Amino acid sequence: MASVPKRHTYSGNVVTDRNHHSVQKTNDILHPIRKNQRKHATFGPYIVGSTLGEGEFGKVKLGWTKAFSPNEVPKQVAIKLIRRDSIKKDADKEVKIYREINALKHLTHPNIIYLEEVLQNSKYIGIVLEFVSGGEFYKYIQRKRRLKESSACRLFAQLISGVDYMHSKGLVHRDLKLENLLLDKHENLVITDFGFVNEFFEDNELMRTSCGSPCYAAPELVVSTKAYEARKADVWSCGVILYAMLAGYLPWDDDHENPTGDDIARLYQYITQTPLKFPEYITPVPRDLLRRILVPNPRRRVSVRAIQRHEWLKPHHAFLSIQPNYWDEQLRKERPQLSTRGDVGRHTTYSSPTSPDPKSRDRNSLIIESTMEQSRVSPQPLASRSASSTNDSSLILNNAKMNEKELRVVGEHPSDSTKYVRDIKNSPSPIEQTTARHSSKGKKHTSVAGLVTIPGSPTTVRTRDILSEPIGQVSDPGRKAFTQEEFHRIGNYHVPRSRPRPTSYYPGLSRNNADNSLMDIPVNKLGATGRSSDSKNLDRLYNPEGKSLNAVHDSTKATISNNAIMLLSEGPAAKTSPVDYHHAIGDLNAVDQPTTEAIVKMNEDLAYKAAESGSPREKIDPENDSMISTKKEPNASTDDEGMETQPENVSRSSKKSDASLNKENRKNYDRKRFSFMSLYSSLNGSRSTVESRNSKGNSVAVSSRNPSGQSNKTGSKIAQQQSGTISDNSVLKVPNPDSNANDGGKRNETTDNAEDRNPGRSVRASVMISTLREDENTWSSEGHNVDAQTSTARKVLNFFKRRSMRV
Ligand SMILES: Nc1ncnc2c1ncn2[C@@H]1O[C@H](COP(=O)(O)OP(=O)(O)OP(=O)(O)O)[C@@H](O)[C@H]1O
Repeated sequence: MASVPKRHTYSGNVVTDRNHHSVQKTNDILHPIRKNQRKHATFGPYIVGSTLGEGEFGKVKLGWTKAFSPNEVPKQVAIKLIRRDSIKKDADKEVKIYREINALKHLTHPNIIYLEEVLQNSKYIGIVLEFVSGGEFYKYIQRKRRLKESSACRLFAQLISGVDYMHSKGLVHRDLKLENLLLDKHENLVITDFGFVNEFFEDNELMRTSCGSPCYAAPELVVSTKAYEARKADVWSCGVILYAMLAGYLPWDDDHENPTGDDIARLYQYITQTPLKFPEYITPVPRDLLRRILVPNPRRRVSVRAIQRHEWLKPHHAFLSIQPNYWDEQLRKERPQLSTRGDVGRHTTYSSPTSPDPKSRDRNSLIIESTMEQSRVSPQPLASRSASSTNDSSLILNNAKMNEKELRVVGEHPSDSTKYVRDIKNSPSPIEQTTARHSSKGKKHTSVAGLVTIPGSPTTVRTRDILSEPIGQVSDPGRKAFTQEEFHRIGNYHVPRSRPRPTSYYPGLSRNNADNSLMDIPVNKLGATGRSSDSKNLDRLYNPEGKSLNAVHDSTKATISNNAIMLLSEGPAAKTSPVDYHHAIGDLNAVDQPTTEAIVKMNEDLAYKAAESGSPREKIDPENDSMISTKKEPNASTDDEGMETQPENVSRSSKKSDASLNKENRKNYDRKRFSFMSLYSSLNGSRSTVESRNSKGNSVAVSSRNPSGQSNKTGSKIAQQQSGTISDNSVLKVPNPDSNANDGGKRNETTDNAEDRNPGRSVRASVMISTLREDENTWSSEGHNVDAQTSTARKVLNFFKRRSMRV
């Protein structure tokens, strides 16, 4: 019997069979190759996709490598695109960018964002980072309202491990906050945004530049003009983060006189005078840790090492006991070009050949010293350089007039290419040994899930690029080398990640369809072999001497070629009709919109209180961090006299106040500068009662603010005290955080009482966060325009996610 031919029906542009299964899009039938004709923007070797986020420097885009064979899995990256012309106008921005790049180059830790490489073309500098797919940490807390203790403990241990590692490298982050933490797909913490990173030196680790976001900045940064102990400032920020994890809101956000925290001096007065309060659901042991961290007096604040030994982190002691050297070992495996220079630490690798005097190192020594103006000349051609001259930065200048098209990377090295190919088979690391047994389907995985369990610890460590290629196919010498001559790798290294991290994403599954025109790029199946490294390419990019930092920097400035963002010229998507260039680059060109610039200017404006201090440095005694227990900290004695201060300066750019910005804009911005606080107050301003749940799950009616605006008795009392003293923001009596007014013991006593007096406050704040859950359109307030308020809250939140003000 003749089979009945399948009937196909047409509905819309989709052809379905009789079971209504989609068979093929009609567009594909009518235009079979159109799918491949999509225009895709590329940046160097990466196809550029949707926008992952936006920061001070511009957009961060999802990118992935082009597949060279059907079995290849594109590697995903996050590309921070910075317009070069925006850097020229803003020296501070430039400094931040180079700080970030230079710091990240030397940090390899599972909880610190991994720098893949840095590329530039004539228009953009692209900082290529590993793609972290789990989203932003603050959103994660919002979704959960607050974290369970065990979860907070694990994530805090990871944060501390990362911070300890960077401190061991002589680097301080100085801008640790929820917004600068991401989660990977296994919900491991990843520290990002190293724009404020700086070096400290053992012999003198004091710093002067105040930075960070107000809510997370240690009091000594704000209320003292003295130099501060940099690592202790990071510790404070970690404490605020831990508090937010456990409580679901930030500490000290209940000053009704300053509900949005607009008045930074007042905010810090409040912080230094008001005992730390806890919601009832935070148990005694983490409270004890928080009390040791959130101590305004930096001398009495615990150190990172002491935190690691705290009882609360006991379950993760094994993980925390891993020494930074261990992570360096990983670094040496993954970035052999650095290890050949010996210590991966800062001093040898960051110091510039142009400043041989070690005493000349300054706070900006992370920035590669160079004669920037000098270097703004045409770039050197690769072809003209011999191997021996690789490190001679002067050649860059000498060869400046050569053909730009011949430009390649700076700092390449002709030898040692094989060092880039990490032979897992021959040199398994402990982690790899631990996880090698998880191999499957002929491929050697160090861990199926990309996680490694630390023996004796519930902590799992995320692995980096550990998914290995099939043995025997580690590299593919026949593969076409990276030939995008127009792109220049900034930095004397290139770390091709031959083993892409197993990930849940591939382009066809992007969540961000709306912003991604590249969704239909043909890609290979997940689980297939990763892209092999190109040993020639590696060879070309390698500079083991590491002496060309100057040259690198010069090249950063100098290698300005004329090419713009390129369109995909190879691979399946190349079989296209002529591409619409503007369509392809449109999204990238939108990086610096006027709105963004206006906000940046407002940001600068807001630093109006800044004043550079010239007071002498204070010698701070080494702390005693040996004692860690859950006992209460004894009351501290006064270490310093109280002093009259202005907020320490904040940045020189504060003088760049733009008169063209109207007051209204500034006011709006002021109002919104604290992500949580502003949100909290904006919500509180419009609702009176919120139905919520307390920690036991009972539904409770929570008063957000009473009519007089007082959130609790303690806050009210202090506010009354303060109200008489604060008349002028510029000259304000702020208690020295070094004084004992707020020290541990006293704080402890008032803390719980205060909390008891106002048990609903913490719940209320946590409610605030919970109402922002993205998937919830409503919150149970009474008689309000719920949609409008939620959307305002979300807007504010998004705004602050992007633009947390820095002092
Ligand atoms: N490696 C990454 N993986 C995934 N998403 C990322 C990554 N890096 C950044 N993002 C996203 O892009 C956003 C902006 O990134 P980031 O904060 O690093 O930019 P920035 O310009 O340094 O911002 P900031 O204003 O904080 O200095 C982040 O909030 C995050 O959502």
